[in-house]
Amino acid sequence: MVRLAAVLSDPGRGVAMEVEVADGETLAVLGPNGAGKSSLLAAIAGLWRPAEGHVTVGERVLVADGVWVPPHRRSVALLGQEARLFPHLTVRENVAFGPRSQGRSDATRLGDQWLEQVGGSALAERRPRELSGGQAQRVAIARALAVEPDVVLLDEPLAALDVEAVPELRRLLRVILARTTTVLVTHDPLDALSLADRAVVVEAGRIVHEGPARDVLLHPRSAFGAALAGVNLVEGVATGVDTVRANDGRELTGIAARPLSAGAGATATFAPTAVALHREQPAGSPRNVLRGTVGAIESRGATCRVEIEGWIADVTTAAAAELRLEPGDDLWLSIKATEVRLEPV
Ligand SMILES: Nc1ncnc2c1ncn2[C@@H]1O[C@H](COP(=O)(O)OP(=O)(O)OP(=O)(O)O)[C@@H](O)[C@H]1O
Repeated sequence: MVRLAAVLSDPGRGVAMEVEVADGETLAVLGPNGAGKSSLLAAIAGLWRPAEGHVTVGERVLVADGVWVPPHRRSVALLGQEARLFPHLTVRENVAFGPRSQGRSDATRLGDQWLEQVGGSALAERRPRELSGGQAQRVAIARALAVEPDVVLLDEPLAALDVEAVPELRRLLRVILARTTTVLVTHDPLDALSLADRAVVVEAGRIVHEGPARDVLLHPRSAFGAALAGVNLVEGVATGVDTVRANDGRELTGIAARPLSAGAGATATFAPTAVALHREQPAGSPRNVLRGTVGAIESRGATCRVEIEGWIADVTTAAAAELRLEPGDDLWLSIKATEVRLEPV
């Protein structure tokens, strides 16, 4: 069982947090710049020693009073925004490098297997400078996993890629990390929703919210959480190049980075502010016009968060008053197609 536990406290950096990741689980770490996300990863990877704390992976104690296991002996892989492949080695040599350093005689075979898993076999003889950003990151994933680490740390792994490359790599990470104990730092709520089981929000060095990724993102508890997380996620099946039918039957048209294939799994995301509510069927032609029943209404000062059959809408308090919104009301919703982001799963 590879359970990760990290407790760290460092007054100098203003960081004090405690995280636990169960065997095979992925924990997303969200938070504003300077909150302490990278410090957490650095402490686990062995790149920074907090003033106080401990880190354990399964039965192994990596950091404790008088204990400090160096990074290369931790069985912890860290993958960042940049692939950082060895420029003078071929792709195949890059991926086999780790297992070879571990003294494994089957390093090349193992490396080739990982390269195949990430869909990179055709790149084996290339040098890193001959790869696109997405290809390089694929190879970096294979290289990180070829050493069969107990824990994988991902620091914004998709942030530096072209938007077209992101959905495929996200899907690859989801498959490949399904049973690996993983900590994922990300600014993208869709990464957290699609890759993580649980999420923590870090602000000013402290964990301010923790729970199942969906709950943390859909019910934020802080201004940062709300700004970051205000997202509706609809899972379903593509019914055309730019339409998704949700599992509950509602259909949404949006913008897809690449055309969707009908019948394949797809997600739609949109901000709660993209939803407008109406008593009468709206005129004009916003592409997404649906009916829905109002659930909870939460007042947040100038705005109200309205739950409508599993989706959330943020409307101004003035608009809510004008509509005389009450739980149980049947309303029209309109969502501009340009504000709905579609991705293949
Ligand atoms: N090498 C360092 N030496 C001293 N202080 C540091 C160092 N790196 C970060 N800090 C400080 O530690 C705190 C947490 O920073 P950290 O880099 O962990 O945040 P972060 O959440 O990863 O931010 P970002 O999203 O900008 O990467 C900040 O106050 C930062 O200034």
